[in-house]
Amino acid sequence: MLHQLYPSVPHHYSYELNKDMQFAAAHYVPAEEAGKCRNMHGHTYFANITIAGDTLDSAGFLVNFSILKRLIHDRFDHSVLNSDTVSFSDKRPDRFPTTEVVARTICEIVQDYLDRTENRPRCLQVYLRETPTSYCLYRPKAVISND
Ligand SMILES: Nc1nc2c(c(=O)[nH]1)N=C([C@H](O)[C@H](O)COP(=O)(O)OP(=O)(O)OP(=O)(O)O)CN2
Ligand SMILES: [Zn+2]
Repeated sequence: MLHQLYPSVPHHYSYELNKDMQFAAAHYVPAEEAGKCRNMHGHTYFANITIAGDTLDSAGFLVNFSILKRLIHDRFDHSVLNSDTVSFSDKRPDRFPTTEVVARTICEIVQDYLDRTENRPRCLQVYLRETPTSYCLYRPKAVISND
């Protein structure tokens, strides 16, 4: 069972859910500054995805936990991140598969799905641990609504 502590995100939504998952993936960071990380190597990534909203769907879910696993774990587990050219690129630093970019990409994939649901909850935070000593938190900018 996965139990990790991670910072919580302040918000005013009534419901918040969190999904933990792990995936094994290989990557390299194609930048001079990355040193040894320019070489292909692998991690068992740990991700925590935080989703919040005020409205549940017709199943009584904010979002089905199993869909989150399918969107992220099933896509990236046992993959080479650099080979996923839909999400990553070796040419643009903002799309190198660093911890920061992978965390943001997870958030974008999840939000893209949530935007097409009836209750449209929001992905507020992705916590992504790459090694026992390194992790990143990604929080998208709040969307200002006129509703
Ligand atoms: N800001 C970032 N810095 C680094 C990233 C990154 O994604 N964002 N990535 C790497 C490497 O890919 C590496 O996987 C992780 O590096 P690091 O934490 O330095 O790993 P170590 O095991 O060597 O660290 P210890 O301090 O010895 O535990 C590098 N930097
Ligand atoms: Zn790495």
